[in-house]
Amino acid sequence: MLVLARLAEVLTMNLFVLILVIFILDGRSLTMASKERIVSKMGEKEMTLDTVRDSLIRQEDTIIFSLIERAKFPMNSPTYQEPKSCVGFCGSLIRFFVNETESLQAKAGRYQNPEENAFFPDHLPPSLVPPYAFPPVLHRAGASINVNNKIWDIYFKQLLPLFIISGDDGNYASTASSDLNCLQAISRRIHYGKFVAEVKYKDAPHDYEPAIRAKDRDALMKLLTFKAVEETVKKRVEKKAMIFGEEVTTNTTCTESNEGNHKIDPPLVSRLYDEWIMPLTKFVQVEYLLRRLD
Ligand SMILES: O=C(O)C(=O)C[C@]1(C(=O)O)C=C[C@@H](O)C=C1
Repeated sequence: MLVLARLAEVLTMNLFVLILVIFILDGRSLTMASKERIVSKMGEKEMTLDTVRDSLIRQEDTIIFSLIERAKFPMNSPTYQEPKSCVGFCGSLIRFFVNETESLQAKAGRYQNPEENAFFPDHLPPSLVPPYAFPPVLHRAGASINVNNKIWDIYFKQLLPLFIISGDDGNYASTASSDLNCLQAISRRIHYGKFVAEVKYKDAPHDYEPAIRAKDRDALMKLLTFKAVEETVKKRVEKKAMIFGEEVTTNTTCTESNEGNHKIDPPLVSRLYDEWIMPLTKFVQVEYLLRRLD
């Protein structure tokens, strides 16, 4: 009798453990299944020319606000000068600032996102955060295109002197910090050309393939250019610069507010898009397409 009771107890216990194991495994597979569903859902939420254009429109706000922030400071040229000797770090303050910030941001996982490209990508530390499964949109061969050298040169040699007044107020670290915000916003926008190109290629591979095989840059440039869209972009960014850079007071209406007194010159923002941002975005698109069949 005692033996039977003991046997029943052991069987009940085993049954309980079995049910528990099934429950845990089932739970885990459910969690994994729902995770996979989310990831594949994101993958399914396919990019279209409209969605990538929406992103470019939203990025305009970031670029314009960052330029307005930089325009708060005068040129502050010591930020950019190469010191005669190393002072705790070697090279200009701006290089030191960008290098160090990128290192920290790399550890925090910034460059795991295929939309982000570092200005000093060599010797960046690995990410310390768990990886996130970004949907694999880009073709592998073109994903690593990085034109930040060009962006760096244009930003410091051509753009800054156009929209920043001369002078020195000693705010060198804040100046470097707002430069980095501008650079990152502009870089993200220009490299977004990879996504634009991918969508355009997927929409019409037969249009692009002959030009890709012939390595015909001019033909590719023609195929991906929409002049009417570019005109709209120029008009819109000028209007945004006007609105975002307006001095807001409580005792004037919008229409009678400080017209002509903007934190950044609106036609200049349009010119910036016309002469540098859109041409470089198109350059990235051509470079990406040239690698699309690799
Ligand atoms: O909207 C597009 O089709 C893009 O490729 C983007 C973009 C731009 O940089 O804003 C570039 C090329 C086109 O001519 C129009 C606009």
